[in-house]
Amino acid sequence: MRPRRFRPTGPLKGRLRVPGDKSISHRAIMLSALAVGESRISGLLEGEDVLATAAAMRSMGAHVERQRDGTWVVNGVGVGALLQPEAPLDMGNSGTSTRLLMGLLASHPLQATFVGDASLSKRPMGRVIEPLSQMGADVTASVGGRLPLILRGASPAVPISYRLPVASAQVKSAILLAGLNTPGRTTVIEPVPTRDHSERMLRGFGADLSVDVEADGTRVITVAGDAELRPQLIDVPGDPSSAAFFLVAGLIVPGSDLVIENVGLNATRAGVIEVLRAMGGSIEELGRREVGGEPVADLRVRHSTLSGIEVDPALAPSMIDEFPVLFVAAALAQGTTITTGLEELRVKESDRIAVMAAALQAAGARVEERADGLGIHGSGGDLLTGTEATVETHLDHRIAMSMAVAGLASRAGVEIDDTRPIATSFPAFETMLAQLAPEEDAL
Ligand SMILES: O=C(O)C1=C[C@@H](OP(=O)(O)O)[C@@H](O)[C@H](O)C1
Ligand SMILES: C=C(OP(=O)(O)O)C(=O)O
Repeated sequence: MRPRRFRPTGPLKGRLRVPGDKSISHRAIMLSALAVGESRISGLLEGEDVLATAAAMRSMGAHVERQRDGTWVVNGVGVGALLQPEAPLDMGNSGTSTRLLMGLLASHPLQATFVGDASLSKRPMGRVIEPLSQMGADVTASVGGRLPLILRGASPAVPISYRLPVASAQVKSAILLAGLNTPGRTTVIEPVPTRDHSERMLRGFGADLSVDVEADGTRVITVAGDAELRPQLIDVPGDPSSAAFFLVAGLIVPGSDLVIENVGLNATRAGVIEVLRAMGGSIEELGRREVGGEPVADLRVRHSTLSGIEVDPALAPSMIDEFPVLFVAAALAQGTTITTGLEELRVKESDRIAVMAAALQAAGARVEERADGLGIHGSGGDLLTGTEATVETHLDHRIAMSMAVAGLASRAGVEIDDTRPIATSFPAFETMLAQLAPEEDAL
């Protein structure tokens, strides 16, 4: 464990560049490993979660290497040609690696054991086991459909048409990836849109993929099997989920004025910006452009007086990982913020509803926990008291970074039990924070 107290700071000023998008980075490695020939990836997130994906693809025959200049070069094996891994696939803390790779392997004639850390081993895999079993894969999981599990892929797999019972890009992607090596057409019906990086990237790699949007907004996504993927040059845009910590920090620390460069603004990911603006946050887009087929801009954020709001539950999928840090913004706002429809937060790296309720209460915020969200009575812009005891982060990087941000806007600081999980998605977080925001003691 690596505990640390995050102390109040002076204004956050300057420019920063957040690391590459985690979702796109996982998919860049996986799809490159399935293309025949050499793909080159720049801006890849070198966080532990993505490194777990890279190691898994290597163990199944792909050549995945980092060059000195930071470019990743992947020589893929071709769809259908992954090799049997010799050792269990260690997914670490990463739900995305686990669920997407289960999908990929489900239509390959392989057997693989998936293992993960204590947090990942509590997370439900039934949501992917169910459709992948329909496709012919055979999965023996631990009690409750959890890791460790053994997956035996089907050859040939059976194409299915599957309506998603939960709004999950991971489940959608698992089925589409399985569909690549399945004869015929595999369809996912998505009543509530979730992040669409898999669809965009599969098309970019040359897969035959169609998306039809029905009158009520339901998306019907179909991928053709026996796919041949072509190697690509990929430039990964900055991760909006990582940017969110600095957006909120800039909004709540008095006097702050920051520019966060190169932030991905795909509409299926940008809900937090909409909500923070609706709360009164000053967030300005500078130089909108395209990077790697995704909309990107630099974001200028300035300290703002925030007001509590009712967050539309329909926005949840477009900001699902940003709720912990949104709760911190709400704790500093004027008035009450109500969030609903967030049951999915209970099955992330930790139960993010319960864990954030406890952490914010420990830091002096007034919070009510409900089954599907939090009600938060803001401080009206006053600093939080901060924590006496240590906040438990339960191996959850987003809890750790959210409470670090809360510490910046507190009197006594916030002590968290373990900073190590931050490296799963944002290894440079603490260094960047230190550069922008000297602690008050040091001013
Ligand atoms: O597809 C992805 O890359 C992700 C999808 C989301 O998970 P769910 O599909 O479980 O909602 C998100 O929370 C996760 O961080 C990344
Ligand atoms: C939920 C997350 O990731 P994963 O599901 O990949 O562990 C996250 O990064 O917040």
